[in-house]
This record gives sequence, structure tokens and C-alpha cells, in this order.
Amino acid sequence: MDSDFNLPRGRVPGTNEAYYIPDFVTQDEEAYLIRRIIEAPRHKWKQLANRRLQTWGGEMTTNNILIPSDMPAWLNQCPDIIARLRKTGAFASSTHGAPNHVILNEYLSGQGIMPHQDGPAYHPVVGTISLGSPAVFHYYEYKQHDPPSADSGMAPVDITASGRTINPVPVLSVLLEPRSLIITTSSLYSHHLHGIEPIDSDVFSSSMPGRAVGQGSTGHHKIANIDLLQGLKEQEVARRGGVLNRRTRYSLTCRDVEKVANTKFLGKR
Ligand SMILES: O=C(O)CCC(=O)C(=O)O
Ligand SMILES: [Fe+2]
Repeated sequence: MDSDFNLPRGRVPGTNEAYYIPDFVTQDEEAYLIRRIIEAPRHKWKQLANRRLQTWGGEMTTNNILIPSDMPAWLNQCPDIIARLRKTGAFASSTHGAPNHVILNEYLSGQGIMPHQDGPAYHPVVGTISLGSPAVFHYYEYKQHDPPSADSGMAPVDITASGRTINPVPVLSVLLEPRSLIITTSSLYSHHLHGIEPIDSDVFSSSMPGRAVGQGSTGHHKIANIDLLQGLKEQEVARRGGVLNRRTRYSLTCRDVEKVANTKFLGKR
């Protein structure tokens, strides 16, 4: 696929800081990418408590400098995902104009990622490509005030390592279809958190059309990109209610690390 992607057309209603592009990769490319991901050498996998990941483009030092290494051909040649991301224009103001670092997360059904921020090492734009499964993705904000008292009856709130409290009701929710790209920019990147609930199916309300049923007592969350969805099943379920089962999902988190070590002098060539 080599069409030009029109970023403004993908703007997610309700924000100026997120863009959703369905079918960013084709079905054939998706199948090929998943095969290459699964076939990656064992040492490329890093096992975390609740998911596995691979890192491509290099390793980060503790002071946020990238020690670069070559991207695999399946990211920058065939298909040339990096060039395709450059063409969206989303990285136009970043140091390298395109991502130089990709984290590949694998989520089995029932796995997710806690609300978190991506940190200051990266230019504040992230392109996330979803493969293999749909999933509802939430953006959260920090609470302005102290945590509610124990008897407030509210849903439990998460407290980050920095001691700040997260409002468990998302500020924005999107349904990420397989093969889609979501781009998160600006303060949605730098001041908000994002996460995916660890569930084996995303449930959509039939009494409140266009809303996903949240976990606990967080309520029903409007799917902000509903008019941008491309899959017939996804459109139908998101609009009328129903269930989208989570299959194994792979996501490519593509970012530009601003500071890159000059490896020419490290005896590389
Ligand atoms: O899998 C996703 O869509 C999100 C991954 C993510 O937030 C991250 O790698 O920092
Ligand atoms: Fe993240």
C-alpha cells in the first residue's frame, strides 16, 4: 500500500491531539509482519510480568540516549513502515522526521497495559500500529486533588510511582482495529496517560450505543473514533452493542528518540 495518508481526515473527534488511520497496513502485510514477529530470535523477546516485548532500532541508556542498531527489513524495507509513518507528516517536527525506535508488545487475550506515560526520551508523538486483534484503548488524566477519602464509594484509583492519582474514568477512548494506526501527540502524549484493560473481550453497550462498558464502576466510555472505523464487525458492534473478543494482539509503538549516540567511534565500522 502506498497511498498518501491524510492526517487531518483522521483526527479523532473530541481532541486535536490524536489521529486514527484504519488499514494503515494491508491484510497480507499484517500476516507477514506477525510471522516475522513470531519468528524473531528468542533473545529478542523480553518477558515482563504480564506480556512479552521486543525492541527494535537500538537500546536506550539510563540517561535516555539511543545506542542505535539497524532496523529489521520488515520495518524499513518490505513493508517500509518507517517511511510510511514519515509520509503521514506526524513526525515532521521531530528531530529525525520519522521514528527511529519501535517497541513491539505482544498481548495474549486477557492481557493489557496499565495506564502510564511514555516519558521524556522521545519526541512527543507516538504512532501505534495494531496487528491481530481489536482492543479499546483509553487515555487518562491525573486527578487534580488528593485521593478521595476511603468512604467516598468511588471506584479504586490508581496511584503512580510518582504518587500522583489517576482518574479511573478515561478522558478519551478509542477502538483500535487490527491494521490501524493511532497517532498521539502534544499534551495527550506529554500530560496524559494511556492504557489497555486486561480483559478477554471488549463489551459495547446496547442501551447506550457507541459506548464501551468500562471495568469496575468507571461507567460507559464513548468510542471517540466510531465514525472512522472501517471493519464491518467493529462498526456494527460499536454502534449497536455486543462483544469483540480479544485475540493475540501485537502493537508496534513507533517513536523518535531525540538523542542518538554516535556509534561511528565505537568501532562499529
Ligand atoms: O499496545 C499498545 O497499543 C500500547 C503500548 C504502549 O503504550 C507502549 O508501548 O508504551
Ligand atoms: Fe505507552
